[in-house]
Amino acid sequence: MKTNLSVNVNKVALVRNTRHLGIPSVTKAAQACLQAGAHGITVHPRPDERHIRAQDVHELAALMKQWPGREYNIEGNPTQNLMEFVSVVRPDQCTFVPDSEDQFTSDHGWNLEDTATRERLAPLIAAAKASGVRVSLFMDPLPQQMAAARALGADRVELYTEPYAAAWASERESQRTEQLQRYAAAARAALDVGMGVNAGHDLNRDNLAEFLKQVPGVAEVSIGHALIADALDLGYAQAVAEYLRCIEAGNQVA
Ligand SMILES: CC(=O)[C@@H](O)[C@H](O)COP(=O)(O)O
Ligand SMILES: NCC(=O)COP(=O)(O)O
Repeated sequence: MKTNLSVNVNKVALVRNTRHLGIPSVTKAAQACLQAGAHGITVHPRPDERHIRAQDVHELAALMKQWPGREYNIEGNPTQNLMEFVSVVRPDQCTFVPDSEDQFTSDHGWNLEDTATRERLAPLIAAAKASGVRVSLFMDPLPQQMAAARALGADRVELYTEPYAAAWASERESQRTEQLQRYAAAARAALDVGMGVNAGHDLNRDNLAEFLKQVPGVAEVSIGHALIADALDLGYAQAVAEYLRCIEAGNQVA
């Protein structure tokens, strides 16, 4: 499986919003990443517009039209502001994330064991798919919940990878191995019921290749915070090239 890189440009918008000068430009950042070979762009327009604003979402939609074959992924909570963007913009993919409006960052996936959650998500997934938009559910690595995600109509799951990233950073081999086994089991469970597998949150140049070596069938990684931080040092083109090299290393079949 070849893994695609979707660059999340939230943090470019975060810096831009600290002055009324319009720089750094979110669309220029996305253009540079696409020119460097990124397969897609991801945004998470949170309701408080702390970083990505509605205007960014539409300007990036116009940019993506100039890049046929590259994908636009919009993340958010479908019970908040996401569905308006899905129906108007019709991105290639939307990723449903169970964040509250004031949440510091995304830190958990959906709990599909909860009946009310399933009942709330089912029509929203159907509505997005009726608009021709692929639906990915942001999930913890829980193999036992993958069948429920598929039954709701999800096309993919995005595995929330912060626990893996934290284990990697601990440099404790046992923790790294334990987490990788969790994610591999969850990915296999998703693949077994016919869903695609995405992954994201706190992935970086250090932890990415091993994740892709150990976790089967990852179709897309969406990476923002660490890649944009690296781009401050390296520039967008070299940062994207570095992450593409990590993906290539991870996709090597042993
Ligand atoms: C869903 C997820 O893990 C990230 O895509 C999210 O967009 C991060 O949000 P912040 O950039 O606001 O931390
Ligand atoms: N879905 C994950 C994403 O888009 C970016 O997460 P991060 O790399 O900013 O942690």
